[in-house]
Amino acid sequence: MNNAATPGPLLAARDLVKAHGRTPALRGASLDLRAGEILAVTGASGSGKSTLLHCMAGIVRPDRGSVTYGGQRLDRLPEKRLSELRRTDFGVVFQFGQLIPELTALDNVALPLLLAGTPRSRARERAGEWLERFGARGQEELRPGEMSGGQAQRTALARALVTGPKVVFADEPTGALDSLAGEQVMTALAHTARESGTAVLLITHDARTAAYADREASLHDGTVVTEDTVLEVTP
Ligand SMILES: Nc1ncnc2c1ncn2[C@@H]1O[C@H](COP(=O)(O)OP(=O)(O)OP(=O)(O)O)[C@@H](O)[C@H]1O
Repeated sequence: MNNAATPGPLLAARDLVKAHGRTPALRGASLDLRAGEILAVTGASGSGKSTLLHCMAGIVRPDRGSVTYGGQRLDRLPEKRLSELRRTDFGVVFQFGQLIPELTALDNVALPLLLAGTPRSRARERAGEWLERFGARGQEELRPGEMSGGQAQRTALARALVTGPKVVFADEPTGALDSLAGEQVMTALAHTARESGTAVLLITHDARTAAYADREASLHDGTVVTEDTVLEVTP
């Protein structure tokens, strides 16, 4: 399928059209995500960024157009196959971590592994390792209500990456954080994604967050207007 010298995209959206009721959100958006890259998607509020992410992650089906992942048409997969693929290959993190409030940080991160059938002790051990990678050592027993915004997002990132996904979809992961916590979260995400070869589709309003990406695509009124801006890679 892919040629090593000129790899094709891992995930490709083509001519996506999507309306929410009568409100058009995407009007022919196309975007490629390559294996292992961090791609920032920017654009004004309401330009369709979240809708594009939801379509590419198989959370929402487009009205028209295609989403292809590793040669499979995601937009045509039956729901059961789609949710299985989301569980094995994709991780998601949103602006407000969306952790389970009753569970500790450790159990939140262990949960995707337990759902995938990993034995409990092994799942908890791996969850601890991933929290540590995100600089969240010592907060294993905290529940979301006891965490700072940055701690919650680091926990959410550990949960998104613990299963070894091929793609992480991050929708404004630093949107609710102050600039220092935002930088810490982005440094951890970029470092870990690069180390593990995980591709990241990163939605952001913030130029400093976008600067962690390898490429940037900009949306305007539901279409991608610029792509391939090569950004300086943050050390
Ligand atoms: N569930 C929904 N119901 C109705 N309209 C929606 C819904 N979700 C999004 N929209 C509308 O679709 C358009 C695109 O929204 P979307 O959230 O994809 O844009 P965005 O660029 O991510 O915006 P923001 O930066 O404000 O999150 C907007 O006009 C928005 O109001």
